[in-house]
Amino acid sequence: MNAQSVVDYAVFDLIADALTTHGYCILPQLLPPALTHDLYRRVARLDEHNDLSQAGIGREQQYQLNEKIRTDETRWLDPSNSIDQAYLTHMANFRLAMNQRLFLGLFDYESHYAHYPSGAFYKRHVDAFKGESNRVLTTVMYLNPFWQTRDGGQLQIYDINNDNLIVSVEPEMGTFVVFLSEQFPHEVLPSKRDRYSIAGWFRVQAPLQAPMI
Ligand SMILES: O=C(O)CCC(=O)C(=O)O
Ligand SMILES: [Fe+2]
Repeated sequence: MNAQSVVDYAVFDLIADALTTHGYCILPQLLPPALTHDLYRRVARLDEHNDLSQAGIGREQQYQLNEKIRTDETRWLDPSNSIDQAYLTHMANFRLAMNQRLFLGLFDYESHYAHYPSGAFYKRHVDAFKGESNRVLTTVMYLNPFWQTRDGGQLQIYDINNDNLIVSVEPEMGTFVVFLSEQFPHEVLPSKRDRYSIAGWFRVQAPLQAPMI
């Protein structure tokens, strides 16, 4: 085992422990800084070229509803892009590491870039409802150099049992958040400057339909 993989193992142990004990984990840095920087440049360029689109856009009525809840713009990662693929490779290692330690049976990972323009928000929600979704773990990777508290855009994570605020996360470059998708209502406070991130979900395979008797 080389020095880097010893470090990775220690970090994966720490994350698995935090998920078991608290259900969430916040790390100031998970990925190599050079990759974080490449991801930042890639999402900033996608934004510059208008290659992100209104999140959850659907039929007119649905769109209006969405607009009250979230006003970010997103784009799914593209495995044929080398930078996206580098991120997805890290997440594949993460998935295997969590499966080994926590027996979660995570099967795949879906993720999108997100851009919150100035004024954008995502109201309080849960990413998965018990028994209704195959999303098990939510991840968010932030891509914003020099974020200041006055810039807003904090991720607020709440206690599902009593609505208390558990933690407020600054979306600072390199910060990585992971939490149990069904367990934590959360919201993105209105951002006062462009806010970039990658949101992702580890999923289990959809249960087989019950056999007809
Ligand atoms: O960007 C964040 O901090 C969280 C985004 C989020 O909650 C989501 O996309 O479901
Ligand atoms: Fe969410």
